[in-house]
Amino acid sequence: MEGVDHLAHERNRSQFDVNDMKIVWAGSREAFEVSDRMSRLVANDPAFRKDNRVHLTRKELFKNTLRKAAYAWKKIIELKLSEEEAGRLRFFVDEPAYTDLHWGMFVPFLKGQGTEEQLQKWLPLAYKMQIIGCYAQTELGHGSNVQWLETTATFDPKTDEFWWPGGLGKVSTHAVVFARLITNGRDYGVHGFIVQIRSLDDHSVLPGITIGDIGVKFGNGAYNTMDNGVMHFDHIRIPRNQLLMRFSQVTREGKYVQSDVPRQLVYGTMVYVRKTIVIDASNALSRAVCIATRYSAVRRQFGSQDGVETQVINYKTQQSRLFPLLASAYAFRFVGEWLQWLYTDVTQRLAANDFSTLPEAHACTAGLKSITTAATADGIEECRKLCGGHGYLCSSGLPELFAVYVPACTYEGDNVVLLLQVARFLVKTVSQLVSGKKPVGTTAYMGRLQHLMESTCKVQKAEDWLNPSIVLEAFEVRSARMSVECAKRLSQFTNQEEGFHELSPSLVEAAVAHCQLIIVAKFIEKLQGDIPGNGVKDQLQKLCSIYALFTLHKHLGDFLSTSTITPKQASLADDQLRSLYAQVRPNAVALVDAFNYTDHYLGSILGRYDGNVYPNLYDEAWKDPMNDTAVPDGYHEYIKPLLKQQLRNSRL
Ligand SMILES: CCCCCCCCCC/C=C\CCCCCC(=O)SCCNC(=O)CCNC(=O)[C@H](O)C(C)(C)COP(=O)(O)OP(=O)(O)OC[C@H]1O[C@@H](n2cnc3c(N)ncnc32)[C@H](O)[C@@H]1OP(=O)(O)O
Ligand SMILES: Cc1cc2nc3c(=O)[nH]c(=O)nc-3n(C[C@H](O)[C@H](O)[C@H](O)COP(=O)(O)OP(=O)(O)OC[C@H]3O[C@@H](n4cnc5c(N)ncnc54)[C@H](O)[C@@H]3O)c2cc1C
Repeated sequence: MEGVDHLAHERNRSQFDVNDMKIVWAGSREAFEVSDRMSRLVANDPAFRKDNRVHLTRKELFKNTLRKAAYAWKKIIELKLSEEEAGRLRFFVDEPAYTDLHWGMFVPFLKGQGTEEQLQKWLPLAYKMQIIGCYAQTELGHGSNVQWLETTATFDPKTDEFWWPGGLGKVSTHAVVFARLITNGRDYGVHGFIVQIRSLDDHSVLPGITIGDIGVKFGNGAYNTMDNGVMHFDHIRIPRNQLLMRFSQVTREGKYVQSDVPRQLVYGTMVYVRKTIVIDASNALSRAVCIATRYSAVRRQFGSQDGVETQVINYKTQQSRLFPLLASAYAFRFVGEWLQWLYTDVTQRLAANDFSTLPEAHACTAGLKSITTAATADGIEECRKLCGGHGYLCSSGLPELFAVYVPACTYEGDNVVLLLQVARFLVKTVSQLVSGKKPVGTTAYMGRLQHLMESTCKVQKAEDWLNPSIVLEAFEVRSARMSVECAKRLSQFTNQEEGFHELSPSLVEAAVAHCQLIIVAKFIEKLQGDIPGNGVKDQLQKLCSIYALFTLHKHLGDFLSTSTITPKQASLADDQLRSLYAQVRPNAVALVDAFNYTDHYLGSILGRYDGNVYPNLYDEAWKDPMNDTAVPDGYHEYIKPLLKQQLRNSRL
């Protein structure tokens, strides 16, 4: 059986060109080629082996990560890889490491906040990894509330503790440290500073600084490859020019000079990383869905006809749990692509002193980070359940994926805290309508408020739910009505902050509705463009409808309570959804093949490309150190006496 493609039949029955879909998924032919090359490079190099991770102790695990990161860097230099190729190589190594923070936050922070002079000094060092940086913002007592950070940077500093920064615990030589800047007795709020924390000669921690790892985190292996750290400063002195001074400066005399830019630009790295996290959500979800889909096509239970049991993927309940996740993976991919565009656009505008789209960029990155990570974390867990008992084995790849992924709901901004930011943005948009301010970008639909408040859904038969403009309008109506309702209720409070606090659960729901509208709108927009490839667009249209109608089904309470649709129309949406699941069924395996994941990256016996699950599960079990001996260590101390005692008792 070894080597047989158990999924060949599934692949033969698909109705589209999987190679063309691979290009759409990757974003372009060039992006596909880079990804494909890097994933194979990693998969074929035994130095990047990862199937032994679960058996390592924390210290072995961490050292192994250091080895891989150093080896990856050697490869990057030897092969003269471009920045894009290096990023993809690190991605496929698939092991959280200090390099994520160095390249993902420290370098972007320098680029975003440094003056020309500071860039010339620090960037070459960081690019050559002659210094290793982390991002130290969260304190023991404050994470979400950045404004209230207690660390101060003054001529007379006091002591403080950081908590969580990745790469800090054992590796980084430098940190971007966030502290409230105090000069001439005045507090100018939070700013970013570069602080050297370890010696570049022997890696010892510099005087006045105490650093350690914060301890074991959730899950076996998983994010424990990362040295999240605690750091304590005691009267540390740094040169004045290590305040990143692109947007505000402190002169030699201690005078604070603020450029004519919004102070929120100091939060720019968070916007950048949140955007990246949205794209990463589609990676993590697609990976789980790939495993669950292939395994669901291999696994058979009940319903024996001609002596062959039914593939579990043919059960309607399995489809109704799995296919919305498949559709969500594609939806998050495309909204991530759009967010990348939005981010590039806002960056270009900022360079030209146009700050008008900054609130929109903040709201979109915060909101989409929040709902895509929440759905992905839940989705990975659902995929584990979809794989039955075998899904609970580490060799399924799913427990580790869940444990690595789930902190995405917390890091880079707790999801609820971020949704409240979106809610503030929405309430502000609604209140500005009264003064005639025209909403733009993702809130442009609010400009048609009167129509949205009065319109009725046109659906009369199930197929009407395939009409993109009907679907889009339903999402707009639901979102607009929820925001307006919140704004109305808020206006009844004399104290707005108190009202916001009281109504925050409803405000979060309104924010979710707005973000789901963005995802649906961007999927529809993507399909309006040119999508080459035999049958590719047709499949994507089905997935788009599944994403929208499943979301409608899941949040039916919103759609009914806002009178956006009637119960009859809800039932027609369910009919349409069932029909779409049946249409996607023959294409399911090919749709996950389009992610182009190697078996190495998937790290799952259940998700193997060839579907040859059982012999490999069986072989894997025997590799476990527990099976080194038939009689376990501990038998003589703990089992034998017990058995002997029971024997004695039974003779009495
Ligand atoms: C690093 C990896 C990269 C690769 C990622 C992809 C791979 C995935 C694997 C990742 C692996 C590891 C990643 C782990 C990294 C984790 C790192 C961290 O977690 S770093 C710490 C991050 N911390 C946070 O995110 C803190 C969350 N809190 C905040 O962001 C803010 O404080 C807040 C948004 C909650 C603001 O609170 P508030 O006090 O209400 O706001 P302010 O008064 O400060 O501001 C009000 C005003 O400003 C606007 N605003 C707020 N934030 C922004 C912003 N970022 N940009 C623009 N504008 C902003 C806000 O809307 C208000 O506007 P008004 O007009 O005044 O209403
Ligand atoms: C794996 C991991 C890696 C990390 N890496 C880094 C790093 O490299 N650098 C760094 O600086 N930080 C890092 N962090 C810290 C992370 O950014 C913070 O944990 C995160 O911003 C949440 O802040 P908090 O822990 O203070 O949560 P809290 O704010 O204490 O949240 C606790 C609860 O309170 C709720 N809550 C808080 N405020 C409000 C509010 N206003 N309204 C309603 N509910 C509220 C939240 O929803 C949540 O349920 C990391 C965290 C993790 C888990």
